[in-house]
Amino acid sequence: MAPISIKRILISESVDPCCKKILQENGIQVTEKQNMSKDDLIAEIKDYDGLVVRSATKVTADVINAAGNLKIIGRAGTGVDNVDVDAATIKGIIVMNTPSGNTISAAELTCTLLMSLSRHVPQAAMSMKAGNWDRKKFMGAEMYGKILGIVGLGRIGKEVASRMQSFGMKTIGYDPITPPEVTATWGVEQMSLEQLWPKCDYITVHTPLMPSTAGLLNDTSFAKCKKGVKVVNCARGGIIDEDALLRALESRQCGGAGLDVFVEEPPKNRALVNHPNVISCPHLGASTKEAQARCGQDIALQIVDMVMGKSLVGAVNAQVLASTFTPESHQWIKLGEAIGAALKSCTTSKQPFSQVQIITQGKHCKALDCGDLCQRLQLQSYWFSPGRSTSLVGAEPQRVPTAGLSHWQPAVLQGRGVSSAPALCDW
Ligand SMILES: NC(=O)C1=CN([C@@H]2O[C@H](COP(=O)(O)OP(=O)(O)OC[C@H]3O[C@@H](n4cnc5c(N)ncnc54)[C@H](O)[C@@H]3O)[C@@H](O)[C@H]2O)C=CC1
Ligand SMILES: O=C(O)C(=O)COP(=O)(O)O
Repeated sequence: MAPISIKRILISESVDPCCKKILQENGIQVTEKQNMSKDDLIAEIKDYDGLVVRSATKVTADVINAAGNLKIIGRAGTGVDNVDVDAATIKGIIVMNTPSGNTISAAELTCTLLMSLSRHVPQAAMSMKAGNWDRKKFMGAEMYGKILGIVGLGRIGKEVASRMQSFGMKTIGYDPITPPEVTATWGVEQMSLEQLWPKCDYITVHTPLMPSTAGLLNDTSFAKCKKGVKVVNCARGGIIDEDALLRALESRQCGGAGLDVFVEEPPKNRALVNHPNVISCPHLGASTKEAQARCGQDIALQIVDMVMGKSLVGAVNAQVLASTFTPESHQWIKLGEAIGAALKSCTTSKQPFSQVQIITQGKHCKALDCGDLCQRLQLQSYWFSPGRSTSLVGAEPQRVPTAGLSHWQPAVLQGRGVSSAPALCDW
């Protein structure tokens, strides 16, 4: 990738001091300003090439549009839902995160909430502080032998599974991307959500918040659960619908909830927080010294590497930003667009197809990953001759699975019609 000039960075939240130190050691001026209002941030951001945030800074389109020089938004953590990534992309700003730095901490807090729900530790501690000695009120249940449903089997879901298995829990789960044969190797049996809901004693969610995960647990899914199911959300507020959760707690369909995250943070509506069967934290999943040190260090090193043109690690929107590519890479973008054009015409064709032939020319063509393309198209074999012609052959006439094409987004899917594809491939 091409080097990118970053001279001044604003850190707008409490990020580990190692972040500032690494950036400064690499010649970048750093200003730390916390608790800025939106207007303060809009006024301030003009002067910076880079912004480093955690989850509290709302980097909205207004903020992005006010930022004349901004080239990088670094998220010292995982979720980038507080950043308007589309607005940043339109302005050519790279958005980068550090997705593995806080995995263990978030998994440990999830397990803490699961165990606190089983033994009412927070409520018992509060009762002791109030001067009581109540041994009947806090009767619990063992985790041993219970079924934990894990929705979202990515980094955190996996770590939660192994930890709760050590307590003798049976772990089942659902993830539309992580293959069942992979999760089986970590002891998680996958099944559909319809099959999962009625089996679970506990459910924990570990997905990003997006349209397909908003309200995953709602009135309908709670009704399908075992009466008294306990739920944990250490991912994002809204994956468990908050109103539905309150109704389920009141009807006792839900026996307890452990919540680290809320739709609105801090939550103005305190009904859930005040419910006796809810244990809650003020978004503490990543709040450990270790996680903060990793995320602070990772984001600083990633930015420094980017400035030096060494690598672009953790960028969530780089594939659509021409600024991040060397002139040589533009050829690959063209090739991506050409393949996208071919795929697009396959998806829109009314006729199933049995063979795709992509004709390429030139010395770079052998790097075209036909195995990957073949897999996306669910074709069984491919024939490839460097610099000449590539045939992807399916045993049966097939339709291109449009779901799989999401992996080719967005540059590749900006196809421009199959007729232009051969010309674009030819360089
Ligand atoms: N409370 C806190 O302080 C923290 C919260 N988080 C949040 O935890 C969540 C998970 O983080 P990671 O495990 O690192 O992410 P990840 O990207 O490794 O895993 C997310 C998984 O969700 C799956 N998924 C997507 N749509 C789904 C659906 N409809 N149903 C089921 N699964 C689906 C994905 O295939 C993926 O495997 C994120 O929302 C992140 O922001 C992360 C760190 C700290
Ligand atoms: O990394 C994430 O997704 C988190 O939710 C952690 O947020 P934080 O960095 O603690 O504001």
